[in-house]
Amino acid sequence: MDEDHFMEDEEEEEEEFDSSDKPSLPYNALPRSTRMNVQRSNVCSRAYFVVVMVFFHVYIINVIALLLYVHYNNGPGDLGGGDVAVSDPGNGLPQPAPSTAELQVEEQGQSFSLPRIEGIRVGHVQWVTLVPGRTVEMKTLSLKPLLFEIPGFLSEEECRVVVQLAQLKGLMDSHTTTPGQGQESHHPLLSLSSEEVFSLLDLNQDGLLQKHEIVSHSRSQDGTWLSPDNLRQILTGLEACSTGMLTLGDFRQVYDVSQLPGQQHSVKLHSDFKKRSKHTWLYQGQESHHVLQALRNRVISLTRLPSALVELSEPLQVIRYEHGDFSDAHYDSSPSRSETPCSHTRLAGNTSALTEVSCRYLTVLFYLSSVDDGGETTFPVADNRTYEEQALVQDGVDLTDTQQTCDKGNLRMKPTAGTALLWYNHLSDGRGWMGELDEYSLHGDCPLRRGVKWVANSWVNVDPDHQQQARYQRLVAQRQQATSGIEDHYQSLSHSDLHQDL
Ligand SMILES: O=C(O)CCC(=O)C(=O)O
Ligand SMILES: [Fe+2]
Repeated sequence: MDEDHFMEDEEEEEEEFDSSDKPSLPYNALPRSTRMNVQRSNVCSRAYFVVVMVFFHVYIINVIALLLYVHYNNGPGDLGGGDVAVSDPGNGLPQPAPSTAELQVEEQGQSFSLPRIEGIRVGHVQWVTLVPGRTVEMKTLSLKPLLFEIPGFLSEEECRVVVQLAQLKGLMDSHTTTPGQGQESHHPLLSLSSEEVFSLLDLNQDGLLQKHEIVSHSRSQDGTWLSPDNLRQILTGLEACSTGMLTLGDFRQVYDVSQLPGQQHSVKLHSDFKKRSKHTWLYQGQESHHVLQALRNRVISLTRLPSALVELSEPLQVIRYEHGDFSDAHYDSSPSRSETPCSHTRLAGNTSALTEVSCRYLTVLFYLSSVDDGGETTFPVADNRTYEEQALVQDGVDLTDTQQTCDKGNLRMKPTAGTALLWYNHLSDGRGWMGELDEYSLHGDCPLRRGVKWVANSWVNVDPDHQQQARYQRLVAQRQQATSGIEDHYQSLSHSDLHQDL
């Protein structure tokens, strides 16, 4: 396993100027005094000065460009420093949580910014006070993705309570896609012919496919019916038809193309994704167990995000792994695409959208039990110099297949009860909001070899479209005023699909 972490090297070129230029006339042809004049005028000539100044300016511009690059890749909080959650050892306590006034301004959509913790460098340790009188260490594990380890985030007692609450609630099989084990596939239609799919979509059986038929049949919570890429391909084909309808022949052309490998984003990651575990969801709102509320408040303190964002995010997902359980490498969030709305804000936007995706700015993973053998969380490409999806599968070695290649990942974390990992699934957009999916945030879970592993995912949902996020928060606030309790809003607005099992 390559555990090396490396920073980007900046190559600097030294410019050398040859000050020993010779006059073009033969040396011996000139009297001594003339020779001296020629040499001095070469060194101090206007042209020489201009060249030096040009190189000097280019150098300065390079330095400024480098600083801007670093600034925008780490988010605007990095240079300003005022928004970061933590302080270096000896620098005192972290900044207080954002005030209510700041949050209201954000909710009105006038000022949006997402604080981002600075990583500084791999191994860098910062201190963070999560509750008064309890300061814990936060260590940078990688810069790509921006990943931190916080030992002692939960006490032993808190781990026990969360596990017991999950058991009390009851756990269900996680959505898995192991072909041949009778489990649901992410592409249940792959075994159907294009004629069969056409017929299924053709609601009125008139032999023609209209847009509303594709849309109404294909909408799904998790994209398992038709993948977003399939849909895009089919709709693009439809739009290219002057009649606005697809015959079976037209459909065959677009559908068959959409099934080809390479036509789908991350085809490997989608089609072969495997996972085995059990999970449940624990609501963390006002009426919930005080430990769950405390953990949510701690996530607010740790991330420095506006509390409204964290409070309107998904419930806590608790997962139990038994012997042999695992999860292939995956992303917790989705690529930011304007045509695919986020699940958490869907009611505040265009509900005729085809599919919806999870938009999770960051993940805070709690280890609720320690594990001796297996069960590590792996980040196979953490701090790689480059990310190339094709390179994940090379020479028969598939880095996303954690059952086979867990030991080949760049970074593996052994579960220790009470430790939390925090990583950003998205980059900054350079303007203080959430940007593109960070491809280096790919991670998985190695097969468990001994004991039982318990973890919990605390995901913070953010819409890459900050106006959509603002609309959603305004809508929640309005409903909150109109009804008596916040629980109703959660049930009606926020992750109702996830709450159904609560
Ligand atoms: O259990 C782990 O170590 C990772 C879990 C995970 O990545 C997930 O549930 O999304
Ligand atoms: Fe994950």
